[in-house]
Amino acid sequence: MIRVEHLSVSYGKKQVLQDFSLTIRDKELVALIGPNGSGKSSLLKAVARILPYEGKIFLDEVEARDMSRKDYAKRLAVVGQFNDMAFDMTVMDMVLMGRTPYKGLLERDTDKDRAMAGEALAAVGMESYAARSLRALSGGERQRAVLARALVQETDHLLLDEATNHLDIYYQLKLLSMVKDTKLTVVAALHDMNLALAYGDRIVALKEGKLLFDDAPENVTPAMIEALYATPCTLHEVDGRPVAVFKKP
Ligand SMILES: Nc1ncnc2c1ncn2[C@@H]1O[C@H](COP(=O)(O)OP(=O)(O)OP(=O)(O)O)[C@@H](O)[C@H]1O
Repeated sequence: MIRVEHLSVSYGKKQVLQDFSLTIRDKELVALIGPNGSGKSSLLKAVARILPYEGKIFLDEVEARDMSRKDYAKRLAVVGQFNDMAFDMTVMDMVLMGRTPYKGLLERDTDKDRAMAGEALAAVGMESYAARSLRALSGGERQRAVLARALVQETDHLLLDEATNHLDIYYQLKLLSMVKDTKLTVVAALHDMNLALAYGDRIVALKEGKLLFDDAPENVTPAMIEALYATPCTLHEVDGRPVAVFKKP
């Protein structure tokens, strides 16, 4: 469970998230949506403890600030939007970095770590890429490798910050289906309204740093979507679930 209480995030004097509260229940996948600049990444970065924040963040009943960084990394993994690496390494070595929270200083990777990394790479369809240089991957391949790193971190919470952005349709669906099957507690920032409607147990909409709505996909109406994106849309039931069709400007 992730609970965010009265969270505010600022860059200098500019407040981009204001007094935001939200509870994500165990094993729930929350689709976080909102226009560009609405604060989705800032919220996820605060929960990941990458950005300073005011307010409180709890994992289960423990406040984030009361957990060491290492213990936090055993509980919560992040797949970010930009995955440029400061220096080059092989795909296997990058995935193995997901085991870091479980290791002491200078402790080496074990056969078990390597087997886990191999399994995670297989799960994202990248088993044959283990020895490849990260710099030689496409954006989508790198994104999948980063997901494999998050999987070997063996956390019970996962944050996805537009993690499907570089992926083709096959892997967008595969990644979200796989994440859903893991039964982790997930917050996924998504730009694709239809992926949000298809995979979210709940849709949480941010606008200008504030909550606009928080509802089950079946309760989301065209008026709610239009209020969020200032773009008229219609909703249609396809295969028993809602699908949004946007009107061209
Ligand atoms: N490092 C930064 N310094 C100053 N302002 C920032 C910084 N990062 C983000 N912002 C501002 O904070 C606001 C929220 O940005 P954020 O990245 O959280 O939005 P987002 O909803 O994730 O957007 P997008 O959909 O475009 O990725 C925006 O107005 C943005 O310009």
